[in-house]
Amino acid sequence: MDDALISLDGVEKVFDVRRRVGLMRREKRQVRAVDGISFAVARGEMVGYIGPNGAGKSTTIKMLTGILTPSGGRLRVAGIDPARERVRLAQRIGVVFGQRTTLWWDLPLKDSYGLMRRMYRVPRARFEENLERCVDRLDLGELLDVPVRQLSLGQRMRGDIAAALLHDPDVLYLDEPTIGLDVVSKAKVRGFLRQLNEERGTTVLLTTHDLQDIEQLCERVMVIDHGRLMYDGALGGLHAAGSVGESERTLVVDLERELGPISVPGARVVKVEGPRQWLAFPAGASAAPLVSAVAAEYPLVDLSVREPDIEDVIARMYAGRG
Ligand SMILES: Nc1ncnc2c1ncn2[C@@H]1O[C@H](COP(=O)(O)OP(=O)(O)OP(=O)(O)O)[C@@H](O)[C@H]1O
Repeated sequence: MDDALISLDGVEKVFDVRRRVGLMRREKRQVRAVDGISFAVARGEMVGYIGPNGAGKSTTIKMLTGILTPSGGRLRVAGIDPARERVRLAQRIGVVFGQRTTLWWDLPLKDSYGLMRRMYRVPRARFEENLERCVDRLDLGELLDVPVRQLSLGQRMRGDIAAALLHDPDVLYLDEPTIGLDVVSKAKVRGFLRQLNEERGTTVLLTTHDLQDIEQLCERVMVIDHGRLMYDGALGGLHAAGSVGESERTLVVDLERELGPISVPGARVVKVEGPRQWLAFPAGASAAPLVSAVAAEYPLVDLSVREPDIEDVIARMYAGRG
């Protein structure tokens, strides 16, 4: 835990909310947005932090930046208690919120960067070097003189990511960095983040509803729901039967002709479309005996095995524990 760049130990955040009930009465209620979360992220890791709406992701990130003070537990980022030393922490972290910009709306991109250099007191040589790298890798050259309000969403997002990195942070928090972007912009942003992590060892905590972000960038994923950590481990492990109930794979079989649902021990037909049939079987089981059984009994033309879709797996996980 001690060499971790980010560490949380039993962290809680409780909000008091007042709700008007009828004309005069107000009811006080507590929302446990984060309900005793512990995890550690080592330097250089790139971790996905996912969960359904209202799970507590943003509240966690806000505590990690020092915007919110935890109601309980212990939290450290680069050895700093964020709520107590928010300004000192700001030198060590970069934050990108996909839905908001930290750039000045009316200023050309490069003027925003100049202001940030002064805010973060970045030495000029280091600033120039970081800016040059970001401009080159994020294709910002032609955009530096354009006011932020005239940028497309994808351009603005690239501008925001560069802004978060000009002071060389150890940790980058990304909240929905690819939201609303087209396929090309998403690929650019993901490619850049991968390179940043590989070359500079920047630690990244990524919150997203786009599971492709996670699949393409993170080896480790944490799943949060109702303020609690439900899963922390390898992305591949989410598929494992133990963690998600009855996760299944699918054998897709093309027959020579249309038949009624075929009968194969250890699998069940879940869909029939003309000569093609879909057979579900437990993710932990081998497909080989099923393939032999189908080939022995039926006029087989072709077949393939489909892994459970990560989105299905996670949807099932949310549903199972909700
Ligand atoms: N300032 C606040 N006051 C009261 N309740 C809050 C406050 N901020 C968040 N909450 C509540 O805490 C819970 C967690 O919210 P949070 O924004 O952390 O979720 P999230 O996982 O980021 O969701 P989303 O994916 O929708 O952004 C929700 O029930 C939310 O309504």
